Amino acid sequence: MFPIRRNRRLRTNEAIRSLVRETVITPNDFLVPLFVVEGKGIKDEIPSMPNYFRYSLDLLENEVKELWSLGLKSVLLFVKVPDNLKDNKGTEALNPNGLMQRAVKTVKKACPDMLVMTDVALDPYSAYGHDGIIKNGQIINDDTIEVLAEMSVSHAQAGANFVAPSDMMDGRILTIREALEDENFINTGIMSYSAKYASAFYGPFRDALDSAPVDIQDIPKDKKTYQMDYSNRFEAIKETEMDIDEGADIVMIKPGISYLDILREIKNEVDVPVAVYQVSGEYAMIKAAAEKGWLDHDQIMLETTTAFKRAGADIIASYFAKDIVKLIS
Ligand SMILES: NCC(=O)CCC(=O)O
Ligand SMILES: [Mg+2]
Repeated sequence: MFPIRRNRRLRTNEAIRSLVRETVITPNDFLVPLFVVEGKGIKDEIPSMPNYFRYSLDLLENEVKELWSLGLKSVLLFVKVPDNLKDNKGTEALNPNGLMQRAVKTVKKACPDMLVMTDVALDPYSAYGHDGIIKNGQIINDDTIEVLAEMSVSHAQAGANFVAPSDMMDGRILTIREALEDENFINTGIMSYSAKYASAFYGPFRDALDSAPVDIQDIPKDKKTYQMDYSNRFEAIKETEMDIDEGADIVMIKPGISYLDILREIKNEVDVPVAVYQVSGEYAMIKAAAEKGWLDHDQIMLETTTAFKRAGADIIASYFAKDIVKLIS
């Protein structure tokens, strides 16, 4: 075929490259994770996540208004729960006036059209830093999902548009869906973390929320009995298909950059939107290398997030969302 077909013709200059570009990221692709704390006037930088902050509710208001003005229309809320409110049953998670419930209302008041998703899992509320109730050193699946269902209803009552169960207990999507239907929250969606791997990339996040598993005898030191083994691929498809059958509206793969194969495979298999989470460790890695001057921060940010979309992500949860949108618009 050469020289009739010279592939480099389509790369000659930026005009032709942009004309034939297959994947373009836009503000519509992003879901912005936000960390919320008690208090007033708090904008607290997370040490292992440079330029990412925990906000008290008063400052959360300004932050979501800014996101909205940048064209970012969806947020995913996480709360840092004071230690004295943590126990083994997620009691505080069900408090109608809890931090999450107030955070949802705060966002909705500041930006009524902002799509609000809430993290549903016990770890921020757990005295042991686990996503489930513990008995005799075991994470008890079926008791845990009952609490997750009540928590989901509580978030829906506060005004959440979507609940996002991130725990990886079996059967929680069906239990949550049924609870929402019973309470007539028929339009409250579920974004399921359907293929969430037991990953070392979550380290900085656990600093942000102080939610790492505690080091106490008889308490599991890691989350490997519920989050997935990173060696597995077929299991991710099984988990995701089951969550869709149970009622998930959106499915999620997590982490992102080390799991692009899983993302593409799931995108090819399923007929619901697929999200990916570029997690805290991915963010921290890029920030650290950029601080040292070893990587170009903005270029890496664009390359990684474009890779997620190219691999099949319809939605990208990323701590870079605001920076990217500023860069591309
Ligand atoms: N449910 C959220 C996480 O487990 C961690 C996210 C992150 O590391 O950014
Ligand atoms: Mg599952």
